[in-house]
Amino acid sequence: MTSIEVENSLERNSSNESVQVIVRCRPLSEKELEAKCVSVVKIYPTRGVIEVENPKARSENEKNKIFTYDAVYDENSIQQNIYDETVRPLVASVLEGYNGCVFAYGQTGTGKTYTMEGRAEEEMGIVPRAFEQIWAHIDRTTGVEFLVSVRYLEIYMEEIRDLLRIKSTKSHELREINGQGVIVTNLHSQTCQSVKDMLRAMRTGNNNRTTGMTNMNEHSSRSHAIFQIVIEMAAEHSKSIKVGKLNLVDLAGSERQSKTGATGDRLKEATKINKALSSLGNVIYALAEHSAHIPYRDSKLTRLLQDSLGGNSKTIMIANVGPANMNYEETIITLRYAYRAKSIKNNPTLKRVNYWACNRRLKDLNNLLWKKSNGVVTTNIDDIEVVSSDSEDESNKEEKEKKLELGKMEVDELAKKLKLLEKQMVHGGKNIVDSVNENELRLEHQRAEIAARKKREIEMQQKLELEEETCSELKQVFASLQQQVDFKREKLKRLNNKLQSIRQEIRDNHEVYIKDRQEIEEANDEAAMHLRQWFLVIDNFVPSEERSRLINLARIEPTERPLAHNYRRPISDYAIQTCQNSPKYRGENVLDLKLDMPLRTTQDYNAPAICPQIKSIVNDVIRNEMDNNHIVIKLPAHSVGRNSSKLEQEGKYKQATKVMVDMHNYRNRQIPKSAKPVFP
Ligand SMILES: Nc1ncnc2c1ncn2[C@@H]1O[C@H](COP(=O)(O)OP(=O)(O)OP(=O)(O)O)[C@@H](O)[C@H]1O
Repeated sequence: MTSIEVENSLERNSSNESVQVIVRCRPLSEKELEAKCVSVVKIYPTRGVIEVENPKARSENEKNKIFTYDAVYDENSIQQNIYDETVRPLVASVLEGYNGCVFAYGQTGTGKTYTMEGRAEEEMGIVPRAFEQIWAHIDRTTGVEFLVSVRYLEIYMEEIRDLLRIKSTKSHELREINGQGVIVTNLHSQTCQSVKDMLRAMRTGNNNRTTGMTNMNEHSSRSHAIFQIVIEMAAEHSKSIKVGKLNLVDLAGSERQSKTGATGDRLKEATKINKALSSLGNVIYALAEHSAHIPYRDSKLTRLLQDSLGGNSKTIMIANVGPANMNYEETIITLRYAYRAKSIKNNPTLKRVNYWACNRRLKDLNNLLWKKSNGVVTTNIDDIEVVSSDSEDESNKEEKEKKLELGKMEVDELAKKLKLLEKQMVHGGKNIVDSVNENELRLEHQRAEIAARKKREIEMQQKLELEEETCSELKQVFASLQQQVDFKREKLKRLNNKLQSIRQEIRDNHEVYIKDRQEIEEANDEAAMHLRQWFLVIDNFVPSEERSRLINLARIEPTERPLAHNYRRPISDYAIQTCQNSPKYRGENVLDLKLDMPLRTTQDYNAPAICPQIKSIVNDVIRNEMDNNHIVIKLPAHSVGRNSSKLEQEGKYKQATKVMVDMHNYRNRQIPKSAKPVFP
């Protein structure tokens, strides 16, 4: 019953589950205390909240950053609580046949190794506690056979090394196998029968793991380490076995060269570590964003964690942070990664394989061997086929004997393996009657209950906070809405008053308008009457050719002239003045209007007649148009001044005027402002 055989036929039972993210903050280190660093991290364990204060904040907005996770642990948290509250349920799932993964992520020196491996007995980390849980479960489970094996590998400088067979020269490649996910070739699998066996394997691996000293950590892990536990469980009366796989991952820490002071090999390691971690970050990002392409193939680390991130595993990410102000940026980066990982959804799968399928192959081979050794004719079973015939020649016989021999060897080997496996298999329920174990079990149950209750409390607290937030948001919205309503009501009132006054104004205006209209109509009627009178006068006294002009010039005199000595007295200024000098107009209201001569006559339009003298002037002007930006207008002796009267006498006044006008326009248009006309 090897794991390869086991995974040949899978029975799946899956559901969607988010990656669980917890944050752990270690205390200020001695070095940090010496450097007078202060803590900028505040942890609220009951709310699952971590608050980080930006030491370089310029505004209130930048000051505090708050993140919420499934659970948070401060510097006083103890290993036991972290394990019981977060990892214990996951290991319990692995013992039911699920895949599980716990990985520690964070800046160098923040306590990843401390969290995973721990220190002394009471400060044991997650890995040894998981061993204890597994074996405690095996010890009290009756009627089930367990086969527990471990593997331990590290990825150092992008190379996979078997930490349980460090001297092995075999190369380790990554291979994706259908139904098994990504596996590492030639990796030693060590079967364990107790906690001690597992601890031994862990210590062997730890001793072989690459560590180094940096400014940030005396024992800095220079590689990513994966401790894998495979538990195969076969119930007595069940025809299938369950397989649970647990990956416990201690990643190397992200680091800045300026802080670690890494040079030479340390620097090369750091470059590879950071590269792999950034690939991990990209995978987390892509999964969180539900990208179509997840870049698992960018590094060996991400390929090995493929099942744990977005795959068929239950996963816990432990983000380790330091509290010091000098590590503020690194802390925020870790928290952001962790926050993103929260939205990754996995599809944990319960694995069952047909138990009898494992043994049947062995039985078949045994049968085959028996039949062959007894010369019984058989048909095709696996790749060994014997056909009994009288005509077979010697060489054929030899070949078949060889095959038979090989088959025998294979069966022997498998039988040996089976015996070994049977030996390595542990029958559960060894210590079930032990009262100490019973107490332990009870204690474990209680711890699990407390952990579950705490988890529920955090969840409820977070829900409550969320609801409170929404409530206060609603309240705020409501308050602002109320304010808006009040404001608008006021505005409406004001507008209503305004509307009333405007309506009143409109009414008033309408009345005024009607009045005005009536007055205008009356005035209009009166004017029309006067006009008719004037038309009567014009028709009777004004010659028809002057009528239109006179009408324009005529002054309407609506008032009746008073009578004096039977004469009408003049009332216009002109008549009054004129009457004083010329008695013949006295009493008459007649205007002495001089006719204005029109500027043009129709003759001008037809053929503008310009007298020859004027023409020559114009020609002169055009000819002497430009002279160094001056227009020189040379007027001949018979210039306009002298000739205009002459032209006038000749009845050419209008033409002369026109020419002068043209010249004037010409000057206005063409001569620059600075230019001066030069007259001879
Ligand atoms: N919660 C804690 N309580 C007390 N000491 C701690 C805690 N976490 C870490 N430490 C101490 O801090 C030091 C660094 O821890 P650790 O080696 O686990 O860091 P790391 O994250 O694994 O570092 P690297 O990535 O460099 O391997 C160790 O001396 C460890 O004992």
